[in-house]
Amino acid sequence: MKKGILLVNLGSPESPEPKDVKKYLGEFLMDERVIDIPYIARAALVKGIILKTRPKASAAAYKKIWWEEGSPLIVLSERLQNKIQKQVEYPVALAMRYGSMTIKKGLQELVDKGVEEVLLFPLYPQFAMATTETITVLAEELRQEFFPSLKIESVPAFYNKADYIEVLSNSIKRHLEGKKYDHVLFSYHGVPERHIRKSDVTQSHCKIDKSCCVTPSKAHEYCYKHQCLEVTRLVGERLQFKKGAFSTSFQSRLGFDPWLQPYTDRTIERLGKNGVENMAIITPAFVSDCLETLEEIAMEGQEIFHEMGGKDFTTVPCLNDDDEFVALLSKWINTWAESKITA
Ligand SMILES: C=CC1=C(C)c2cc3[nH]c(cc4nc(cc5[nH]c(cc1n2)c(C)c5CCC(=O)O)C(CCC(=O)O)=C4C)c(C)c3C=C
Ligand SMILES: [Fe+2]
Ligand SMILES: [Fe+2]
Repeated sequence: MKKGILLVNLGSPESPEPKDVKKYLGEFLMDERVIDIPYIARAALVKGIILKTRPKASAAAYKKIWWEEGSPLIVLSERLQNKIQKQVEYPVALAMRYGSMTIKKGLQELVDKGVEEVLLFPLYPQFAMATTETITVLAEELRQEFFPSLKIESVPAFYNKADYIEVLSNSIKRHLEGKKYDHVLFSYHGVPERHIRKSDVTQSHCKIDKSCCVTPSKAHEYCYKHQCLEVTRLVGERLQFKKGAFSTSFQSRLGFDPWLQPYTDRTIERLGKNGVENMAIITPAFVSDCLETLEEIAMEGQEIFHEMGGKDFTTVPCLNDDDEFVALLSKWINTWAESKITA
């Protein structure tokens, strides 16, 4: 069977203009796995409230980070795809969950090349209902409707794979060399606490308290919070960060429901207030730099830190198209393809 790979990232608006941002946010936030409330309430909230004000503010933020070639998230994902393609003999396509580079087009591109078996690769190290799950569910729906004879297999969350932690740690080490920092903050995209409970396969483990995520459980295969805390722990251990000199926080909350805590903005504020002079920040929930890293962290986060009297604020780039990361993903892809040949 001819094999192919479909890398999938989140997506970005077509341009940083309010009308394109509105279209993108409309599609994104109407996803029932992103804003997980009944359709009528979701439509009232998204179309009646959020889309009336947010597109203008978000467009202004996108304008600050937009590149000549387009959205950083898309450009960086394309660079990753192109580099992987050089190390893999199977066709590697790229799609976005939202926007014009659809998963349907990505699957079609592979099918047009004769592909019969696809490795679906969500570009997220940790599982979340709003990221990995929405991709795999949509891909299966598309397969059933449009590509019934296609075989699709998905790459699960890879947050604790030893070779991923090694590559991530090496990149962090390289970027921190020669930098001043008294504290390293691992900031992950947040999700509403409700999402964690919904993804709990045991229906009883996740209490979003201080202990559940460090108490072994089957639930952790799908617990975003556990998976984020594990990345921090494993990288901290590997880089021998001192206890108390590194921590985890969650960014980008939206709305009034409780999201995973502590919140990144308040953590940066507290670190500054408590006398941390120099800090570094790492964003391991994102494979590619994007609005949330380049604007919310590198610009807004830095401003908060400086307002609190902080000095050096070092942001470590995402893995993007880092050579070791490219080699790692290519190795995983080749291993998958070879296992199919010998199976
Ligand atoms: C209920 C709302 C949201 C959930 C849940 C959510 C989860 C989630 N998102 C990412 C990754 C990214 N999110 C990005 C932007 C973004 N996210 C939300 C809302 C939720 N995300 C909004 C409204 C936006 C748009 C920007 C804004 O208006 O603030 C991006 C950046 C995209 C880009 O074009 O650069 C990424 C990447 C993860 C990993 C995640 C759950 C774990
Ligand atoms: Fe998001
Ligand atoms: Fe947990």
